[in-house]
This record gives sequence, structure tokens and C-alpha cells, in this order.
Amino acid sequence: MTATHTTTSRRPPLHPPLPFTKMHGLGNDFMVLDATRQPIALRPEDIRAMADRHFGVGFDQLLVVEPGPSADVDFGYRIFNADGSEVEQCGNGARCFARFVHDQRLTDKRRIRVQTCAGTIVLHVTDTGNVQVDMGMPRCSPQEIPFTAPAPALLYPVAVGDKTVELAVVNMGNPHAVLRVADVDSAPVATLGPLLESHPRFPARVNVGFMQVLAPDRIRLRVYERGTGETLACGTGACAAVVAGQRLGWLGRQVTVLLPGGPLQIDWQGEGHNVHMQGPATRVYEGLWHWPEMPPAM
Ligand SMILES: N[C@H](CCC[C@H](N)C(=O)O)C(=O)O
Repeated sequence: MTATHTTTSRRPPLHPPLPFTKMHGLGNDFMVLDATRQPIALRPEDIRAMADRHFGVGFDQLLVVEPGPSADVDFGYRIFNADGSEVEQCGNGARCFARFVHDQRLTDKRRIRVQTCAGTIVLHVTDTGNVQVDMGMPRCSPQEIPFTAPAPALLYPVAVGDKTVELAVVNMGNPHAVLRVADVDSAPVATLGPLLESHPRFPARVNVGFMQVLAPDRIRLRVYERGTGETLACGTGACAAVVAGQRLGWLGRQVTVLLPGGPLQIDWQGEGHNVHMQGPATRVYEGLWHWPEMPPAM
């Protein structure tokens, strides 16, 4: 009896390999795609596959560089979390964005205006290689977060799990909840983070910052990020923590934010002013994303 083998060959991938650059801002890591010459259409399931740290490239966020949508901005900037959700802002990503467009010779400007789906931010590439970002105006009223609350307040009691926590809320283009803790090392990031991220009072979900105040000009911060989980650094989270801390009288105008991945300098002159952030942007490697082969035709 001869065995009969029926082999159904896998079909070639639908798309050609996709060049990318792997970067990070204080360990908050990114896959960066250049869509300035041709559009790149990605489905959430494609992004989740790319984000997988075993079967894919692995990243906290995917950054897509696009042509400026109007004459007064230099580039478009789209941001996707590892879960495939598109979001409004990414502070560490903005610094890597500036480094990327310079390295790729897409611009030689030192002052770069970038449009995200939440508005325009301005990036400044310094001589030291650090990048300064004007992160725009913080917004703190509940409806601007969005957050369900009977009235505006500096701190809100929120029932979560079997406890009630006090949190501040800030929108930096994206939504943030900020809790003050005695010690970030023992903060319940892994348990409280996901419960608050998807809490019903945050209809668009939320990034959750755990802040330990060391001095009016120095804090430690850990962030459980919406759509990604805890990251080594969160730029918009650092901005939100300084805004919340200043409004509550705990912090001054220039604050060093010590994140697990390293320090960020945040400067906020108070109500009516934009928040400014300064920090590094690091290129790690260039790569090619090979699309999964198509399963055999049924
Ligand atoms: N997870 C965030 C986006 C990335 C923000 C963070 N990586 C930063 O540096 O600001 C959100 O869903 O709003």
C-alpha cells in the first residue's frame, strides 16, 4: 500500500515585506513605519501580530509617519497601541518621531510641526540629540477626559475592586488618571492598573499613573498604559502627573520625572500654558516585517 501525500502549498503573502525602524524613548518601545511615500493600511489584527513579543517584532506602540495633511504642518503622526487601538498622542513616540524623520532625511528642520488625531504638537531637535516637545495644553474637566463625574474637582473618589481610590484626571490629547502613592515600588500597578484602565467611568478607557512625590521638583512614576499594560516610560503620563501634582499644590513648575526606564524633564507654567517635555530618543535597529503566509486555499 503506497501512502499518498497531498501537499497543499501555503500561498505567498499578500503584501511585500515592510521596512521598519525599532526605536525607544526610555524603554517605551516602538516600531516606526514610513508612510510618507505610499500609504500603509493596517488592520488591528495586523498590528497585534506585529506587536507580539514572540511571534512578531514586539513593541508598546506602532508609529506611522505620514505626509503633512496641510501646508502648515510638516508630517502626520498616527499612533497604535499593541492591542491595535489607534490613539491620540504618544509623548515618547513624538521624540522618536523627530529622530526618525531626521535619520531618514525626510526633513532637515530642527522645529517640526506634527499633526496627530488630537491636534498639532511641535518638536525641537536639540544639539545634544535630546528632543523637546511642546505637548500642548492639558485639559482637566471631566467631559474633556472623558470621565464620568457629577462636577469638576481636583481629586475624585472612585470605587474600584473592593476599595475606593482618590485620583486626578488629565487629558494630554489622551486620557490619564493619576494616583498618589507612598512608594511606586509597592504600588498595586498590576492589579489596580487594569481595573482602572477599563473602569466604566472612563468610557474611552484610560492610562493610569502611580506617582510618588519625592520633592516639589522630583517624582517617581509608573504607568499602566491603556491598550498596552505597564511600560518602562510614558511621556504623556509624565506630563499628566506633573499637571495633576501642580494643581494639587504638591509640585512646582519644573519637575524631573523618574520613570523605570529613566528621567524626563517636564515643565508646566500653570493654567493656560502648554506642557513641555524633554528627553532622549534611541534608534535600535532597522528591520523588514514579513507578512504571514496565507493559509492553504480551502
Ligand atoms: N497608551 C497610550 C498611548 C501611548 C502613550 C505613551 N507611550 C507616551 O509616551 O505618551 C494611550 O492609549 O493613550
